[in-house]
Amino acid sequence: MNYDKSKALFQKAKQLMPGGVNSPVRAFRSIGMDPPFICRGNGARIYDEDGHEYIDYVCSWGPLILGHAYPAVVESIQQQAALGTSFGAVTRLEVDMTEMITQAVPSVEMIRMVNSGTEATMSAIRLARGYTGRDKVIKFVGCYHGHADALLIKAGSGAMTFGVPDSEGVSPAITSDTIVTAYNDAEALDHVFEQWGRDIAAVIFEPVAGNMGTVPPQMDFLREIEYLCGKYGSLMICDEVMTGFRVHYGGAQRLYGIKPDITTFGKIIGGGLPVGAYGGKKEIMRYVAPDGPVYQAGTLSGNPLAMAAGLTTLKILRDNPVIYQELERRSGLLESGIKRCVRLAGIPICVNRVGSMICLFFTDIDVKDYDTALTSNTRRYADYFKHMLEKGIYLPPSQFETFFVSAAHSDEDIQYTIEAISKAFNHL
Ligand SMILES: Cc1ncc(COP(=O)(O)O)c(CN[C@@H](CN)CCC(=O)O)c1O
Repeated sequence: MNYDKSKALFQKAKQLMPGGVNSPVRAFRSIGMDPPFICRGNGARIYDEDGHEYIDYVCSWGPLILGHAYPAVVESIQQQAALGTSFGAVTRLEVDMTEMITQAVPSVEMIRMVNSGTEATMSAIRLARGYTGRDKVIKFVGCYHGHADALLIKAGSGAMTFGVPDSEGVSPAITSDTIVTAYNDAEALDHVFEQWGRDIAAVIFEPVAGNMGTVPPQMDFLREIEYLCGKYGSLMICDEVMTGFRVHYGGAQRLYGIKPDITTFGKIIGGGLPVGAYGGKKEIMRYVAPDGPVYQAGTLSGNPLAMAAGLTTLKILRDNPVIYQELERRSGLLESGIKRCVRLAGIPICVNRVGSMICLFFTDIDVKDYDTALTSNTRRYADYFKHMLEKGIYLPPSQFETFFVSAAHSDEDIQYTIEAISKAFNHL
């Protein structure tokens, strides 16, 4: 396939932006090829500068649950833009948006809009520390909550350990307050609380892990988080940036019957525009300025364009529950088709799915946490990715990401994808 225009653009981009990208995963480093430059999307499809068409399973990393350039969403952005793009003042749109989210997610009684998932989780941690007067936070290995210093931490050596920076530039002072332990390991979490319980401000977790590939939660693990937070007076921060309005209109917390103290949102609630939010019990949220002493602000927070796009998206999801039924049916079709191809090809692959969040791990081990995810053969994933791209299927350019089915993916798209997977497996 000819990528001349993308290659020329990438040469120029690499002189202008670190790695030629504005987010590392877009550089396709783990795939070992230059990325195609995308210029247009429509429904389940995206198109690159060299004229190639792809069925898109990245969906902008989750926001586009309705598909690209959904007419009603585009129209709402156009209408709002004609009225003004940003005022830095209170607007009706923010009232409507926060009302929609609080009605959809009962644990969220009050909410603050911000501009990204990172801002949402960073602010939620600051709020938990301000509310509890404690400093330590627990996160889980393999969970990603954006790039705020306190959360850009991976496990150090040993099962229960203070994290080590996931990046240069994160000071040791920050890492000393972040404790990292294994996802889906209730016993390990118990030990952390036994030692640090009264110092723990919060536990932040992905209710379905989507950033080490897709890893469903084990119920005993979720229950243990809830129990220990209650017992020690720590706050349960459910990071629904990816799962919010994705796996259920009420989020993963509705699917698994948990009631967090704080929930973070992003992606879908902005309908493809920059957005984030954090919310929870009024008693806690009233600690946020200007009501309370925990400061947080943002020039474009609650931006009218993002509110308009997000509101239209959420209204469509709220008023058409059949969308989730269809997402489940088609995602199930894709999962069973993939498993059929795996059996026929005799390739060791673990397929994990929650709703329209799916991942193929090239390993013969059941992937239930970061360590088991790491057994995946990333070279094989890269080969698979390239074969699929050649067949017009655009997947996440990393083994450790989730791919998404949107409401725009038709049964024919799913069938074509399964056939492409079958052919790709024959070349591995
Ligand atoms: C559960 C969860 N919490 C927080 C974030 C950070 O959100 P943003 O700051 O990228 O809007 C994310 C961001 N997800 C990644 C996808 N793996 C964004 C893609 C990227 O970094 O380019 C998330 O999945």
